[in-house]
Amino acid sequence: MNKIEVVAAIVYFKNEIFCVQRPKDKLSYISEKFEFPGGKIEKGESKIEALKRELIEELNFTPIKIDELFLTVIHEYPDFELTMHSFKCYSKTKDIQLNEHISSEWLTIKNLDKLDWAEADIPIVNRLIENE
Ligand SMILES: Nc1nc2c([nH]c(=O)n2[C@@H]2O[C@H](COP(=O)(O)OP(=O)(O)OP(=O)(O)O)[C@@H](O)[C@H]2O)c(=O)[nH]1
Repeated sequence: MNKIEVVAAIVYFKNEIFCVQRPKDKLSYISEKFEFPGGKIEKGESKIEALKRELIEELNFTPIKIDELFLTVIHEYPDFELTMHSFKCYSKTKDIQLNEHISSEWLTIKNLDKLDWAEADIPIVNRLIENE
């Protein structure tokens, strides 16, 4: 099966986390799902380099701080196997622009489970809730 390796940012402003909604997609299981901003690691890039590049591409955003790796999730979707590395990041503002996503929400951890997340994100959301 096709494998992809992705980085994802759990962006905090105070006690809220930035959640973004993907556009419509032919793959129903990711279409219009919520996710953490990020994307595929390109050849020769470190995880942190990929994360910074994706955040600029998707949001014109550079975090003021990025923590060590939070959680790596391996998830099998019907069409590909996803390895996703997540990192907590910090923003100095809630004013973040969307270049590719169709909507966004700032939510406290206790409200994260109200969104329709991509399946691969559920372990990350659950870990955030457990650690709260
Ligand atoms: N960035 C990100 N991708 C996720 C998450 N959860 C999840 O299942 N994915 C999946 O991982 C893949 C990431 O691809 P992407 O489309 O964001 O990556 P990219 O920006 O490099 O895409 P491109 O190749 O279209 O330029 C998608 O299939 C996406 O649905 C998540 O929380 N963040």
